[in-house]
Amino acid sequence: MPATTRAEAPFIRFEGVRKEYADGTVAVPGLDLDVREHELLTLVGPSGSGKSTLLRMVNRLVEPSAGRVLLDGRDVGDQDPVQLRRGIGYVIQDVGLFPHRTVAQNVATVPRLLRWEPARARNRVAELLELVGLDPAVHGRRYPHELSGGQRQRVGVARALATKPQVMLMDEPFGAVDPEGRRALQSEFRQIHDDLGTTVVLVTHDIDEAVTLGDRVAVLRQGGHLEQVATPVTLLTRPASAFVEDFIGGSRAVRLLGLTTLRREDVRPAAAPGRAAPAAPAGTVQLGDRLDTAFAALVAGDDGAVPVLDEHGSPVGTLTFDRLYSALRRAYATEHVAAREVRPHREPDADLTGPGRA
Ligand SMILES: Nc1ncnc2c1ncn2[C@@H]1O[C@H](COP(=O)(O)OP(=O)(O)OP(=O)(O)O)[C@@H](O)[C@H]1O
Repeated sequence: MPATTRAEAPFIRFEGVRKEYADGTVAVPGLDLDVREHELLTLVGPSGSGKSTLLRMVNRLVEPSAGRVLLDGRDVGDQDPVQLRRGIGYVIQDVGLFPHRTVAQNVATVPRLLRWEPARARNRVAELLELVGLDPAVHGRRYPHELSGGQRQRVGVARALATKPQVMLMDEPFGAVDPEGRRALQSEFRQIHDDLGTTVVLVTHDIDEAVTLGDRVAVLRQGGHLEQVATPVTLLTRPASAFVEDFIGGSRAVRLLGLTTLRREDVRPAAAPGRAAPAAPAGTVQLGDRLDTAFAALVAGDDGAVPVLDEHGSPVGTLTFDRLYSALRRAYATEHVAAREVRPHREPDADLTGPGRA
């Protein structure tokens, strides 16, 4: 039974953690950061900003020089590292699959160490491979070199999930995958996370990945200084420092389009709402669509206006460039990210989208 079950209670707490390596490099200068239960927190920053160091202090691959890391209220420094790691999923860029073991054997690594019954392990492996979009009968028997890069990453995720860990640590998990495969993996992983409710800390140097995947985003700069911890929209609309603003770059509005969804109030109402859906729904958008999708539909159309349908497919009005602009302004003003407003979790009262500390 976890000691902390309320969403606002931190599941992982970095308390004054500092890491100075043997050669005198200070990777993390003394940092406080909370990760809430069930949330997906992304750690983003330039190369050498201490992201991996911070992550690896959770599973004791790196020991802090000062401060401590609490996991579910317990200092990880007091726990046996091997036991600790068996309860934490860990996914790294090059996956680290065992080359001479099949995919199924790789995924079953920890269950085997835990001496699960073979049938139980087999069932779990099949379930996990399906979860990450691989066919157990086909891919389970293959060796890692017989898979694509994206498929190998999927196996890495499946392996990390094998024992239903409460925590997943992911270090550039999709870094080696081509951009298209990467987007697919990101959205599938986001779905898996929403379904399982696992607490995830994910390291990336890619700000787009950070804001697309994270419930909150922690931005680090050189020397391991924490610049801002905030929801993606707060980060994009109210960067806390010049560094964050610079790191986000010039495409804040474009990124915000991908995080905001179309609402009824954004639409110019139809004269006679509720009539049958148009014959060509391909040229329409729907309430709840992301604004970048709506923008693409507007651009593809001829007249700067597209019909908008409600969730039942009935027309509710029209979207124009003006209206789209208003919706974007709304996002700036109210920080609404509809895609993240309701998230299925094991705890229905969990509010994970509250403002960060920034
Ligand atoms: N074992 C080590 N010994 C000495 N210095 C190290 C060691 N590991 C990391 N560092 C240094 O600590 C700093 C932070 O490194 P870290 O790998 O945590 O950063 P990062 O943000 O994850 O970088 P990247 O995005 O390039 O992986 C860097 O200056 C790095 O050179």
